[in-house]
Amino acid sequence: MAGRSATPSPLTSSFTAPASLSPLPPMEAPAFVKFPLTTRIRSPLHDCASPSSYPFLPSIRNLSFSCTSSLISSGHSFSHDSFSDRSVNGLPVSGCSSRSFSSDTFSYGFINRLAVSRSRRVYAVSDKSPETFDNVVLSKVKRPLDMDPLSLWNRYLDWLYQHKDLGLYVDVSRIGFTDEFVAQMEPRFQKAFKAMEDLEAGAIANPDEGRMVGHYWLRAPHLSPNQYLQKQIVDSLDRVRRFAADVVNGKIKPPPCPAERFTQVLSIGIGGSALGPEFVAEALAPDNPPLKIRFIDNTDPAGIDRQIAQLGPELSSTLVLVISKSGGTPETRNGLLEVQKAFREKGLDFAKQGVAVTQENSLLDNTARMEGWLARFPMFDWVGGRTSEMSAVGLLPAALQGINIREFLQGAAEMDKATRIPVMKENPAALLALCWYWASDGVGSKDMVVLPYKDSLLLFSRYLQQLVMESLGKEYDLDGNLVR
Ligand SMILES: O=P(O)(O)OC[C@H]1O[C@](O)(CO)[C@@H](O)[C@@H]1O
Repeated sequence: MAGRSATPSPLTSSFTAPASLSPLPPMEAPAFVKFPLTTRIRSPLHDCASPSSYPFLPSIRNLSFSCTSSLISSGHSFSHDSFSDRSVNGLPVSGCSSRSFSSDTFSYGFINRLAVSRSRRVYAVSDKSPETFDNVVLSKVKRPLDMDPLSLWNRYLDWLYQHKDLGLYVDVSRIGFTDEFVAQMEPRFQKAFKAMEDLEAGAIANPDEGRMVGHYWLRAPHLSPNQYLQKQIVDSLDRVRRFAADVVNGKIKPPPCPAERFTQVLSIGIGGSALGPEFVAEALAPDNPPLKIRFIDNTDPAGIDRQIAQLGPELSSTLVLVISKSGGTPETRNGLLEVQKAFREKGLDFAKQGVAVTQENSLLDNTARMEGWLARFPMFDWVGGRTSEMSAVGLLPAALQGINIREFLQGAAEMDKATRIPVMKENPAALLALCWYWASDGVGSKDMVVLPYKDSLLLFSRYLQQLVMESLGKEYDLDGNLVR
């Protein structure tokens, strides 16, 4: 150590720490120190282990590099040993795992970031302006995937996920995450698994609104945290089944009309109150459903008129579902008003054909009750709109189209079981999260593209987009920190 620190490093000579770096922010935090791209270093391991290189870093516990593969050129190779027993400013340096560097070769290269890890959070400090990042993965050296056929085959065998009952295969072998990255992510996944367990046990997951999040109880009511919720779910499901069966069998009829039974469903709702039912109709409805479904999911007057015009005389045998969790969404209300107007113009009584799916006592619920609509079904406050597909929101339209909702719920429950397994390799959701995190550097640096090659899954991408967008597109994290 002493010998090395005595040698002036190229890094020290070309980089002067800005005043803003001294001292580091007073928090348990790793730091990224961005070096100018022109900073040339001979040996990153050598240099980082030299306290004289980093006089501005007062106390370092772990230290690791983050550099892009394009910055690495081949030449020397560095082993774990030559690095792990170093210390900086008297503190051990251990943030770089052996495989990150032992298999890589470094020679002359340009390194633009040095990550100094002191805890989960990462502070990026540049010589220009200090920035802060959360969840940036440390010591992630992105190198090209080894394309040797045998290595690829072994990686495929090693990582292939299959669930025969669900007919699900997940092949992540072409995503280039490294073993170090997986190891690094493991504690985070364990934390996430635990958080999910708490969530499913009824923890308040939405501190802003003091709400539980329990859409998985819809397909496994026995898991709901109390008997009251369990009964709510079972009763609602029962009512959906009976109502749909009565409509399909003609026991519940439209007001006198030529068809003598309901032939069409018109669903009015947007976002989470539309995309699930639309996706499921496209993916699972039989070729000739007992009732055909169409959607008004936008406030575009031309689109609304088109749906009404296409119904033509069948408006008299159309069951209108108005779906809105809040019961006050303007787009949905606009659609409703237009449809009610069309009913009036044809001398039809909307109330006899209208069904509301909404939270109890919402504006929509009260309107439907006061006007005596045909039926009302509940939306629970602990089910988010975007995940409401297995509530009356999705089940009612599905059942009206002749989709077997019992099997539908069973399939979802089975998938829930698979995604509860607290082992990354055995959990398809965790595997996909791992890949996504790796590919987008943990900060969404890339866009996700979903290519459904099956026609019936066309709307999967839209559904998923809303799910991701409304789940992750938050301004603050759960600790109230601004999310960048
Ligand atoms: O079901 P509601 O309350 O009418 O809201 C419709 C949709 O609007 C949003 O609030 C925003 O798009 C979604 O979250 C929700 O699913």
